[in-house]
Amino acid sequence: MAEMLINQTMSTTKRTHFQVPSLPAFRTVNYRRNYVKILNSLNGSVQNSRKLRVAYQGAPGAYSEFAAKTACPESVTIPCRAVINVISAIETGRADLAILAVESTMEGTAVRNYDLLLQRDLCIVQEINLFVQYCLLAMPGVTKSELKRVISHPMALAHCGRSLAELGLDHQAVDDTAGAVELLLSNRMLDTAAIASTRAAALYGLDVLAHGLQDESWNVTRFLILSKNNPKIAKKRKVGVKTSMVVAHHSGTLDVLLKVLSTFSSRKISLTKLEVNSSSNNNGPVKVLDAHEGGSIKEYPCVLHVDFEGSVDDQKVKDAIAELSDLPVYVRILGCYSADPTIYGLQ
Ligand SMILES: O=C(O)C(=O)Cc1ccccc1
Repeated sequence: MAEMLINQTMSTTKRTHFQVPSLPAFRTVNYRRNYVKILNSLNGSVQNSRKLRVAYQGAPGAYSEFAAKTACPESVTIPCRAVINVISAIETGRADLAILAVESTMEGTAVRNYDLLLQRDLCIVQEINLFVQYCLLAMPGVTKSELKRVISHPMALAHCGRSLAELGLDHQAVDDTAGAVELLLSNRMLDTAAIASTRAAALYGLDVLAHGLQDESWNVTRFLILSKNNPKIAKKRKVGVKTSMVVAHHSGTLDVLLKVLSTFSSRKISLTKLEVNSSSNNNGPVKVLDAHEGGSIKEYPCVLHVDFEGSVDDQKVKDAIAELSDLPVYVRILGCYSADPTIYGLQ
């Protein structure tokens, strides 16, 4: 099914007329089931409103909003200006869930978003992968030759570096792709284009001047859906479950790395992500909230991000975590959730 969805999306790349993608029911069946589970598990906090509120970064029409709507098909989405506002929406109870883009095939991990996840008492309840294609949008009637600059989310600009160089346009980062479109419209900017989706173009009534702007045709972004509570949704399932954890330590990264590999491989637990995040990468110690010690923030020179197949309720996973805990490391489980093998397309 995943392959079919991708092929469908890839084969439409060169077409000049696009349909705004809706959310076909068959793609959201599993999400609907998960949505109900999340809803039930958060029952206390959801109370009267039976729809979950999902905070995302960006204006309506942002890729994150599409990801939120796909993963939580009956939810109400709450636009937030910056990622920090997304986090505070969930912490203050203005939202039940938050969605964050955490990595892309073209750029790797969005370290700052991951760092925020480590610093807060939040739990991953779902992942969703979105096949992202970018378009060049401009005010109605504007032609490419009239353009001087392009504005968009920093990740979108990074993903389209070669196309932008070919177009010979300056570029400027703004908060999000749909926000860029809003900016064009509200200021009637006739010399500026935005990089965003066809969905944003349709929503705001802009022209699409080019499709498939990303430098690589294979461009998938992974989003995580976060909750303030730990809803124990996926733990009991035996298949299709993934766990994310962080292993923070003060020294001996290589030893910790080897230990993680041997601990998991000896139990035939497949890793889906293994990444070192060290102070030398981001100019400072990595801050991790220590849930054991009254929620204090501790600083570590290095953390390992480890995602693996399986649930924290599996005996072999419990054994692996116990074995790792013998090391002088701090292990925190970030979430145990349904893995998403499907890649959803959005142009
Ligand atoms: O700016 C947006 O639309 C977002 O949702 C953030 C983003 C940007 C580029 C790819 C995926 C998500």
